[in-house]
Amino acid sequence: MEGLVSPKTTPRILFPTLNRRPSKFSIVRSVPASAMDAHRRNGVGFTPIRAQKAETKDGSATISSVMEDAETALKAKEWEVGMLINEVAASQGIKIRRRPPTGPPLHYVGPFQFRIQNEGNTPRNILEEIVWHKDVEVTQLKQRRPLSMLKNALDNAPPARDFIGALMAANQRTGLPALIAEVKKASPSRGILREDFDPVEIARSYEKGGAACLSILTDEKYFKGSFENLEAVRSAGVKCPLLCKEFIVDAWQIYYARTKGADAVLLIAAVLPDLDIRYMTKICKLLGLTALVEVHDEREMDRVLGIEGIELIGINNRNLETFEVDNSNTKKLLEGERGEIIRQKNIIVVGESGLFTPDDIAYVQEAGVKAVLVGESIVKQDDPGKGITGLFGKDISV
Ligand SMILES: O=P(O)(O)OC[C@@H](O)[C@@H](O)c1c[nH]c2ccccc12
Repeated sequence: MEGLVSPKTTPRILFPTLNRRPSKFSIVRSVPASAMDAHRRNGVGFTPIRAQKAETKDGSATISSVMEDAETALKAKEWEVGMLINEVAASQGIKIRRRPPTGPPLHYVGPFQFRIQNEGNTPRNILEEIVWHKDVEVTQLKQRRPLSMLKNALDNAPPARDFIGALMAANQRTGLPALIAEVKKASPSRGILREDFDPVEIARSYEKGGAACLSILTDEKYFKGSFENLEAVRSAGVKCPLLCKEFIVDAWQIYYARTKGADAVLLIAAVLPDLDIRYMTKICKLLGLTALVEVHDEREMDRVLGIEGIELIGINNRNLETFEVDNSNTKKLLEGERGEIIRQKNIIVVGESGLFTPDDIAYVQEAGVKAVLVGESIVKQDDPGKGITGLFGKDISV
């Protein structure tokens, strides 16, 4: 299919083993610094390096060298899996590459220090850039707080609340789509939306204005959000269930979100292959979290409808690759057989992004959504809660 398969980018200087499968992958334990310097000086990025066993003078491997071997092997494996993810994703029509195609992120150590920059490692759009950055960020966070260390925090986290239940109750109470109101300071497409940004104050105002649930952006670099914001809103006693709005590329993030008080997380189908969505949805269930699975086009919708156990689907009117917003996207994806399957499966659909007026709300409601996710149009108002009344054309708090 045109444009769907990631192009085979060939690094200018090849490291032959780098593009092979794990069985053929040479594991390198140590390379003398002088050799590395020589490579840099000569401008050589990759060099075929054979596996070396760290040996003492009498020929036996030391314990620490064995451990380092294991660690390096693990890194190599992680990297290989990353490469495979790109291939699996492309086969499912996913255009977003999860990792730079010609090599692992810079934080990797060992043989990968020889990786050079080349044009294939330039993200093709903003979503890809965010995801690549997230991959590095999560690897670092995870190193500091491995899953085993999150266990206590998980046990002590406030219990997860019923996100879907809150949406259904609000929809039945008002006869309008339930509102997931987004606590959003900025976005790559719109820049800063609100200068005087107090997440707790905004959350309280949304709750007062009739929001059923809240969405808290936690990405720092691109959306100026944070997990502190999520935690602060949760511990301020806001009753609306909370969606952790994050770019999830690793299951670890789901556990982390739960430790910070999330009741739901976002899974983006444009980024995650089916297997990830299946696996992550199961983890969500295990933790009592709701997964909001976001789609943007027919292909993504069809993939997600083929996955068992999906209860909540978001249709994003904004294309995260181009930032184009088109509300008719919601309608298009709910027409015909797809709409039928969604009704049969009792899936709740959320209309996302670019909703500003009562007409916009009526339009997506007519298309079949039971909930909407709104940020910009309400977060910009002096009183965000009153902004909700403007958005719906009536007070939905009563
Ligand atoms: O501010 P808007 O146009 O009302 O959009 C809110 C929300 O839909 C949007 O922030 C969003 C939808 N999906 C995302 C995924 C990542 C980051 C952000 C988003």
